[in-house]
Amino acid sequence: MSEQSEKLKILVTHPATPQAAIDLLSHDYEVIFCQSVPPIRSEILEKCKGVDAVLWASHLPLDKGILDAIGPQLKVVSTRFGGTDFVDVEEFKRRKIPLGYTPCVQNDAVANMAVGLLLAAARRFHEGRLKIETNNWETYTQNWMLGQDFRNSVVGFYGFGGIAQTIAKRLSGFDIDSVLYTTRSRVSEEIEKEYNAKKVDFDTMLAQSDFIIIAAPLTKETAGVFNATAFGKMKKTAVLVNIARGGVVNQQDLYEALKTNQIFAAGLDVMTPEPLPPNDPLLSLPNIVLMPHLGSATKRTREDLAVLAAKNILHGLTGKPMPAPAY
Ligand SMILES: O=C(O)C(=O)CO
Repeated sequence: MSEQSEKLKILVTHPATPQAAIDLLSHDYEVIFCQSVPPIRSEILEKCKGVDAVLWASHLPLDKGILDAIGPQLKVVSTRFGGTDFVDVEEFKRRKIPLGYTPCVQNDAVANMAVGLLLAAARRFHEGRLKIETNNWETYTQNWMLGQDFRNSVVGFYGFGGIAQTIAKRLSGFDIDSVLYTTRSRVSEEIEKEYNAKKVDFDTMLAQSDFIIIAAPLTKETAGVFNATAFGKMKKTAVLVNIARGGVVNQQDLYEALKTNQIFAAGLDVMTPEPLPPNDPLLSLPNIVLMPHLGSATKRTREDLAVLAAKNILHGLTGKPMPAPAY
């Protein structure tokens, strides 16, 4: 048998995976790629047969069907994402297949996106541009297009993990008053002290926050919790930002809340579905800022994500504990 055919095979499901990660993987292994952009399940199902490891680089479902197609020789899979909502983690556990993911690496980039969206929505960036485009520039009216103040405001977080804390760190420079957060379990006293943060129930966070940032994973418990009832409990001046997953928000209800000025504005980096169709009603609203899921889209972050995923795979292939196991 030639040396080449003895090498274990790693499938990388996106052709544009950063070279630094491919260099790590190809040192001792044979790396094969899917070529379709966007990635398509049928190509993955075809190419994954018989591979020993997979670097999963899309939000396509990573499920039983894929694991069946790969075969019993599979030793490890790593995604290059912080969220695992598209992965059947229970099936990995059942089959005892090591699964890696890439938390923390994207905290800075996603936090920066959140702050950008918060400012843009609170200070009406999108609406302002529309005013210029439609020749409705009325600065002379003094009270025209007033936005929301950050100074002395209360910022509410739904989820208070690494990304939320990185956002809170940035917002401390905006002279905010305090942070409220809603999570299943309380963070440490040190962290609470660092961000002047207090754990409160969901309704209190909704009612008392001037700005609300969704930074929780999408699970059965979090799906659709930002619905008409929740919007009804928020301040009319409130600004909502979502950098987590679109499914945490009931989008039809959000549309109504923004259309009727029940809340002031929103900024979304994630939505349902993705891609959002260009005729979606949300796009007709002046008081929403929309980004096409670019939270982690900086050169360095994408490279760091791929390198961590590659390290997960290398550890998995040699039977060592992964730097970032998903379970
Ligand atoms: O890492 C993830 O899960 C992302 O969606 C980044 O935006």
